[in-house]
Amino acid sequence: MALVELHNVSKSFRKGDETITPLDQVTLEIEAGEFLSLMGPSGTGKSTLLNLVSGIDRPDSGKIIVAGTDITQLSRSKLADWRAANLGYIFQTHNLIPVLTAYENVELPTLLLKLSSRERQERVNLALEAVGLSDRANHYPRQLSGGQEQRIGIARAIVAHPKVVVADEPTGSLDVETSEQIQVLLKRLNEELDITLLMVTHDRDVAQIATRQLLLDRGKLVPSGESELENVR
Ligand SMILES: Nc1ncnc2c1ncn2[C@@H]1O[C@H](COP(=O)(O)OP(=O)(O)OP(=O)(O)O)[C@@H](O)[C@H]1O
Repeated sequence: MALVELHNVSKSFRKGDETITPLDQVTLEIEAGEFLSLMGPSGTGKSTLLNLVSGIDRPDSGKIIVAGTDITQLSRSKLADWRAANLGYIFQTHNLIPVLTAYENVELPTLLLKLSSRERQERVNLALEAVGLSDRANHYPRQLSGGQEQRIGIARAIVAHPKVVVADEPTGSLDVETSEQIQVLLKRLNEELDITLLMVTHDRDVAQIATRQLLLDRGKLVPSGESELENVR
């Protein structure tokens, strides 16, 4: 059984008189340990797909099974608990809380888990170590560079030891050099810590670091290289 399974998942939105269907009977399997990238022109539904896999939004029809749990069947409160334990989210802009230190920002998701204070501390320290920023634990976001802030955002996404980490344009706000450092980090997290990653990107070079590349094309997922939209950025 794959770690993440989408079975005939559809999602539509009303826009005035029009109905748009960013996801039309999408079926997808992501194996544990895979690093999958998802490309596609603006507005095609990439973030919609991430939001469904993360349980932030619900499909109109179809099933989404993550590590054996059909998350489309969970109540709102169960879904919140499920998300805290199973899902990490890396944003385009890091979304760190400015009045908390790097350590406290990374610690936040662990407060939703039943952990002893010692376990919590160990997890935060491990996550900071994994992103190479143990020495910045007591710094506030304003005292960090853009790349360091994104690293802290990544530490926060992995601190709860989630089954899946989704990343929405994780390098989208970074300069070329910093973007390359974040790409190396994501690849290392996948290869060395076996973190399963689903990453949306507009950048073909960034997509290449994944072990599998897909494109969202008119409501359907297609392997990269098999769509006429390939040249659209
Ligand atoms: N909550 C919503 N209500 C109405 N329409 C929505 C909603 N969320 C998304 N949409 C629409 O669904 C379509 C897909 O949006 P989505 O944000 O998933 O695209 P995207 O591929 O991630 O775009 P981008 O690359 O620009 O981030 C868009 O037309 C968007 O306007």
